Amino acid sequence: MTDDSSQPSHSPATADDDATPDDDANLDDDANVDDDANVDDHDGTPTGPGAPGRIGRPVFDRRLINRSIVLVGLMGVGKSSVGRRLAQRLGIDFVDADTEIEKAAGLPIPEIFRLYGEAEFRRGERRVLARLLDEKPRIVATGGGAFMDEETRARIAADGVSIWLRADVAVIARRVMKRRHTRPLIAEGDAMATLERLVAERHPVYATADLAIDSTDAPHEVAVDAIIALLSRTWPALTATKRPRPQGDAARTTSPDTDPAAPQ
Ligand SMILES: Nc1ncnc2c1ncn2[C@@H]1O[C@H](COP(=O)(O)OP(=O)(O)OP(=O)(O)O)[C@@H](O)[C@H]1O
Ligand SMILES: O=C(O)C1=C[C@@H](O)[C@@H](O)[C@H](O)C1
Ligand SMILES: [Mg+2]
Repeated sequence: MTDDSSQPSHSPATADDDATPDDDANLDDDANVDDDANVDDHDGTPTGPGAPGRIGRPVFDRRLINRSIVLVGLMGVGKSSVGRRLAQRLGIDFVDADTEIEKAAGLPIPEIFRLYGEAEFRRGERRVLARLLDEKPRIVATGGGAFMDEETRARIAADGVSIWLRADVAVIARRVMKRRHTRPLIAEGDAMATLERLVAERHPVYATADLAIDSTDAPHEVAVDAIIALLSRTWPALTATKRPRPQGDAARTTSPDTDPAAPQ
């Protein structure tokens, strides 16, 4: 994995903002609200060849993007919110796998978990990711657990470029506690303990992504800049080799994913 960001410290934090009122409901995009129109450092400057870069801002030629850029990492690291801004900066499409799963199931994620269980959610997630990777190159925000699935990882390796957004558990906790009810894995019980367990289980797997950047308390555009700079340095080498595609659910390109909970 190419990684020229500094390592964050994974210091534990107390979940004392569990009761934090959701005082920024109109500002953040945790619920997939597209607030880009209100982001003033976010003017959609083209990044194609010859396009003037804003001073100090990295650029990347979007015509090089022949495979999807797939954002992975724990819940709350910014896959959706940073991903949407990255797509706008590059002038390419964005898709959120969690949203696509909800559309396919006709249910919000907590309801899918409640009615069908996590295992069925994961089956649907695998099929939806396979479809999204098949469709066209773009920015893909995955759900936090998607990259933990071996077939999905192989499929992303074959057809995409993966980027781990890596955040300190304390940063994640501050971000996700406000809407923990939308994230079934931490909706009940000791959310901080769960997050720390997920860090321990998942970070070694996220670390196998092609690239990584740190997602800090800095504005979203800082993460976008870091990704664009990293892509511009690494893209030719990353995409030079064609990787094999997996067999199984994640390799299926024609099956409908209309119901993540449908029996196979
Ligand atoms: N770099 C950042 N700077 C400031 N706020 C951020 C940053 N990244 C994410 N956030 C905020 O944290 C919250 C969670 O981010 P987001 O929903 O993008 O995470 P996610 O990785 O998509 O999580 P999930 O896996 O649950 O879908 C949002 O309110 C978002 O605006
Ligand atoms: O970390 C996870 O496993 C999850 C993260 C979310 O994006 C959703 O995909 C769902 O809540 C599961
Ligand atoms: Mg998301």
